[in-house]
Amino acid sequence: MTDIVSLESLYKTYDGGVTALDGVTATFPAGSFTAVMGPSGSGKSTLLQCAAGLDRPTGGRVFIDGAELTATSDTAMTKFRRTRVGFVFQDYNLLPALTVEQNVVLPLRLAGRRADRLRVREILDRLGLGDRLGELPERLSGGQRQRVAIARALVAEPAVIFADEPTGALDLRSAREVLTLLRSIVHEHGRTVVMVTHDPVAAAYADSVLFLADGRLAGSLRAPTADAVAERLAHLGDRVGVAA
Ligand SMILES: Nc1ncnc2c1ncn2[C@@H]1O[C@H](COP(=O)(O)OP(=O)(O)OP(=O)(O)O)[C@@H](O)[C@H]1O
Repeated sequence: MTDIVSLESLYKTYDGGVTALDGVTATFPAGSFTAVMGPSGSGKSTLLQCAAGLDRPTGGRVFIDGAELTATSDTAMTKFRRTRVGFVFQDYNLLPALTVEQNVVLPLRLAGRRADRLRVREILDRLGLGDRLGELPERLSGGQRQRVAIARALVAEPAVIFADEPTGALDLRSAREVLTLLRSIVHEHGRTVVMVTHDPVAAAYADSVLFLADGRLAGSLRAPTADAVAERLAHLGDRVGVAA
């Protein structure tokens, strides 16, 4: 299977000397849904930011869809990100003054591409937002806002969608809807999703889980169940606790 994202020996040391990534090598195949988990401070968000081209690693290489992201200038990286990478954040990151439809087409506009209105409407329909096109985000529930953010991530047909705690601000029911949606865009539409989460139940929606501890890979789990993930995490917590 083709790897859509490939991380080669990633290191990230922040100003001040904190090493957040300490040599992470991992691949994410096309059409897979991967959860990234680990104790607080283990480097999950840093991994996502570096993999998505939102930040630069201090060492190592990032490839997305065969192109080396780390070899490009900042401008080229931004351009690449706008066209090939989708991002879903915990707090949705919608612009409050723009309607649902305007928020969704914004990445295309920023990339200088014309929005195919029919396609945009098709995506919003599929996500159950077909009748909310002209609405402002403040009129929507958290789950609906996150679905707008997912639609926005999908319109540019990115090679991969990175999601950082996409259900962190949602109630149980909306969280389940968003996770089911993420799983369906992978399994029914062949997208690739990498999701950071703290929640073993959320991780169980993924095809596999990567565990991080102290900026290093600390194992993986295929076909995860919430119980199996929680048990692994508890052991990681122990290990980190012992090491500290
Ligand atoms: N901008 C920054 N400047 C300095 N240190 C940082 C910065 N961002 C993160 N760190 C540090 O890097 C380490 C990894 O942080 P990161 O946010 O990637 O972990 P995380 O696993 O996502 O944590 P959490 O689960 O709490 O969100 C931590 O020690 C954190 O304090």
